[in-house]
Amino acid sequence: MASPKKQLQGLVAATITPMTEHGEINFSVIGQYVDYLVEEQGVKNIFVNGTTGEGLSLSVSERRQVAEEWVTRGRNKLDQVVIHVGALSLKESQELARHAAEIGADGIAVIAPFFLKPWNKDVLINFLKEVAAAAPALPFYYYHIPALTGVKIRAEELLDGIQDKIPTFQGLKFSDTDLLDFGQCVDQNRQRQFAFLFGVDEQLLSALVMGATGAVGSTYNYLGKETNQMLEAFERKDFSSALNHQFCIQRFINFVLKLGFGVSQTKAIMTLVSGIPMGPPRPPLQKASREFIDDAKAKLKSLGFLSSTDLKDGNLESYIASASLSNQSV
Ligand SMILES: CC(=O)N[C@@H]([C@@H](O)[C@H](O)[C@H](O)CO)[C@@H](O)CC(=O)C(=O)O
Repeated sequence: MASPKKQLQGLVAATITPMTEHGEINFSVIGQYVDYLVEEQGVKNIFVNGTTGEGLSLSVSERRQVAEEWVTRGRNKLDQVVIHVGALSLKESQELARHAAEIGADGIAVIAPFFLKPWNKDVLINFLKEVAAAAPALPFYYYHIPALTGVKIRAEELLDGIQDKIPTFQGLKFSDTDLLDFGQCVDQNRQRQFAFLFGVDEQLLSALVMGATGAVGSTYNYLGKETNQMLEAFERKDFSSALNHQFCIQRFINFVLKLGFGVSQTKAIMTLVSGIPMGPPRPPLQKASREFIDDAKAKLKSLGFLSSTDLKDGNLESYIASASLSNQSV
């Protein structure tokens, strides 16, 4: 069985793929982005080419280059780099899995194929097994995100006996709000050393109670520090403080969700908070609107997530200048 250096735990930032205003990948800022996550947010694990990273909107060649850049820039700085290699084509997924192994990634993750869909657990496991076998030395994570894939097979069912089929199986990235399913994944696999990574940032505290060993999410790019404070409070059993942190994070997420929140908005918020230009999303997504950015900025400030001195308006102005202003969110 593949064994990672240590179990993947704590916060894992679902990285954004920075792009130029012309829609090409902006590799030049990835080194700076690594330093920002480690030094400013205290986040030392990353999940590359996932939902937030627009992995499914990139070509295979781009995905390979992005993965390589993160691994190279993260060397001796990050603890673990997990590459999402899911694709509709098994061949492409296997190619990406092999590539992740070649470049020295710490693990791979795969979503369920979402066009011609697996119709039951065995069919899904069979697909995952074929991908995992292309990187037999790499820990394998199943990325459960039914709202986006439309594949509703319960994770609890999938995990039942999975290591017999996929010996490298190392854990689950659970991006769903069904805490019964999540809790049962943990409960039924207590004797195994799986990583249970929760993916709904606004509900993380509840998942910690259920036994989550870590979390993968978009907001850890810019709310990593606050979320780490919640993890620390939970660890020292200061549940009242942990709850206060979760509620504060919820206030922000609740606010942006109501405005329309997705990858485009994440790119805008990260540009604002970090000062690193994330650029536009790739079509069909469109840039966040100026109105969204102004409202999000005011909210971040009022919640104490952003001081006036932190504001990186220079970058934001260039972000906005080229925006085809749209309220669309995905
Ligand atoms: C649907 C979605 O994008 N969910 C995010 C969350 O971090 C989400 O942005 C957050 O909980 C706010 O709702 C992550 O689960 C996605 C993720 O980890 C990824 O980019 O692969």
